[in-house]
Amino acid sequence: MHMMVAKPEQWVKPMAVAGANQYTFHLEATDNPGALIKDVRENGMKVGLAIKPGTTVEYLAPWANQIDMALVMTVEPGFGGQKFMEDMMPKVQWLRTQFPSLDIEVDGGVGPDTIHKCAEAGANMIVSGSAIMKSTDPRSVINLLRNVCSEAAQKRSLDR
Ligand SMILES: O=C(CO)[C@H](O)[C@H](O)COP(=O)(O)O
Repeated sequence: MHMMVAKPEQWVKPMAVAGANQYTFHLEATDNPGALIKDVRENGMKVGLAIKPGTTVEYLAPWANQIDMALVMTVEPGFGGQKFMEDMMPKVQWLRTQFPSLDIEVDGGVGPDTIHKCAEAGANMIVSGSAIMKSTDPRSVINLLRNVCSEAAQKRSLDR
């Protein structure tokens, strides 16, 4: 679950009870990320930590060894159909270099035209709304997104 909410602390238990297996919250939305990470784990869920475009990756870095997934927003949170922010890719690259086995997700404006940039930077989890929903062939868009990411990941592991 990507909790794009204020006060993410209050939804941990309800989400766990509802059956969520991962709880992603925004770093900007909490004063105590360490306590929230601990609470999510104690409630049996994986931890995702998201940053908005205006938040530098250095704020996320201290928590990166304690989380399962880092989410780099590639649009301002709010709604689908926005333009992909390519200038977020250095954040993804930096995280991939520093934390080779961390799951890194990108969300916002991701589709066939932008997936190569995301995959080459090191993203391995993709949120894609409009590009799939507005396509006449959603299945082939999903396959393309998936294949580009797996090929880039395979290349990275061979290069290591
Ligand atoms: O919720 C979002 C932003 O707040 C997402 O970016 C959105 O759901 C993904 O859609 P799209 O691929 O159209 O950007």
